[in-house]
Amino acid sequence: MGYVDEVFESVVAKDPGQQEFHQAVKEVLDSLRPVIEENEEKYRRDAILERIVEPDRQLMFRVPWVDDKGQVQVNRGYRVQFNNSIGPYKGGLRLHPSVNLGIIKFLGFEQIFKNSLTGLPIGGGKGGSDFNPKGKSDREIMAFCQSFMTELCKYIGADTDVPAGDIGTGAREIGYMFGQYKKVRGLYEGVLTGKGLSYGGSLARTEATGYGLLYLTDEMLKCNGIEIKDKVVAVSGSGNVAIYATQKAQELGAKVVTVSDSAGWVYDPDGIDLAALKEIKEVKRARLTEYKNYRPNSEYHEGRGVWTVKCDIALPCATQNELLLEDAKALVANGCIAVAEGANMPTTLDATEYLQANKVLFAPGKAANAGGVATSALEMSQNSERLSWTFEEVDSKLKNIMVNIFHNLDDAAKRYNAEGNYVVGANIAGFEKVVDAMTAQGVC
Ligand SMILES: NC(=O)C1=CN([C@@H]2O[C@H](COP(=O)(O)OP(=O)(O)OC[C@H]3O[C@@H](n4cnc5c(N)ncnc54)[C@H](O)[C@@H]3O)[C@@H](O)[C@H]2O)C=CC1
Ligand SMILES: O=C(O)CCC(=O)C(=O)O
Repeated sequence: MGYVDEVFESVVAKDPGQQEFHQAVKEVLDSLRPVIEENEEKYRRDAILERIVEPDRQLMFRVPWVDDKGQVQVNRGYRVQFNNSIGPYKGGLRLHPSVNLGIIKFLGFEQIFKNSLTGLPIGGGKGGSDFNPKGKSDREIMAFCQSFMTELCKYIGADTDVPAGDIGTGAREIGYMFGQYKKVRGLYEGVLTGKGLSYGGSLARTEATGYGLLYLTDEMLKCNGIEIKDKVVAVSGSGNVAIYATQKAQELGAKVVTVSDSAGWVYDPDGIDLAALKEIKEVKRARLTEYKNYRPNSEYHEGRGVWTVKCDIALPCATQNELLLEDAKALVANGCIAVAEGANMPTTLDATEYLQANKVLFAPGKAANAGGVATSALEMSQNSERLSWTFEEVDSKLKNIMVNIFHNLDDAAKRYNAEGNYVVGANIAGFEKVVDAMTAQGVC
């Protein structure tokens, strides 16, 4: 058995219940085979793969808080500090009832390579809780966030580990967590990103993941001789990433015809009304069933189904494993030319293979959605120099970063005879920098 297979088997044997983590590790290790084969003796001696799949540390803690009825509730909090070879741990906090250690580990593992691809000095980490923010009052959200941070604040800091938002964690939650960090640690520092503009946040961080997704998609299409203008786009999700992906796609002249949430999905043949979407999701925090009140011509469907709509470009922006093999088949049958992942690992391994085998351009999340964390790193820079850059300054840096990411992964794929395979390119390009830093820093 080769080195890659040995390490993968040991990952599965050690933590048999962590399917999402296995999936993320498998995709990366399979892509790295040509690099590993070239350096096998050295990597084996230095146990590079064994070290890269094992987090530096995994924190799990109790989060007690009092609900509006006076009842004490208990959730579980997580922070996985995966790898800090190239910079302080960096990655979001997910608040969703599905959260468990395997999910946080898959997200933290992906983050190592994504953060490396940005070209900025940030290591990989991720955290969160099985707390469900849906239907909670503002006071309950604050109580949870304060309790969560009372424990987490012992392990993070502007130069050690800098969390941020993810599913269920937006500006409101980051604000409550920042306030608690400041109160308990007595430090006013850039310990979180995605902060409000009045207390150290960066302009364009809210838009960054969605905008970055479109900057990378546009570059990928251009390099393949395709214009994005007038293309029909299917988007899934209706949260932060989906909203700003829709906005930038529209600005680039494409027509977005779908959005979704965990209950159902909307098809709007005239193109999604962005103002209506923002009001429903950002202001009212309501369900997409409301969209029809704004756009009588649209359709609302319960359950899943976004990928059955005829489109040129598919942008999965909701959650992991939301684009399955049957969806990939429907997309190909409908003439889809490109899939770019706004979410983390939204496409299953068999669906990815099917899309690639059918010549659909495929941009993996660790490259395509890296604009969010890249802009978080720009927020860290602004915090360090105690300055704020303009929207245009941040947005233009973001665009450059996304264009560079695309060319780096395109070049890496070509170097290893996998031209056009952007999954292989992203994993190799992300890995190369991390392994170089790990090697230089010795066994640690
Ligand atoms: N916010 C950010 O800066 C970044 C987010 N991501 C990823 O993008 C994805 C979306 O994150 P955000 O937009 O920030 O979160 P959000 O909380 O703003 O929105 C999440 C969206 O996904 C939908 N969703 C969640 N679970 C679902 C499920 N089981 N089935 C169907 N729909 C579901 C929700 O209804 C919502 O529309 C996640 O995979 C996240 O990890 C990746 C990079 C950065
Ligand atoms: O901005 C950040 O640090 C977090 C981004 C994130 O969680 C992600 O890239 O998935």
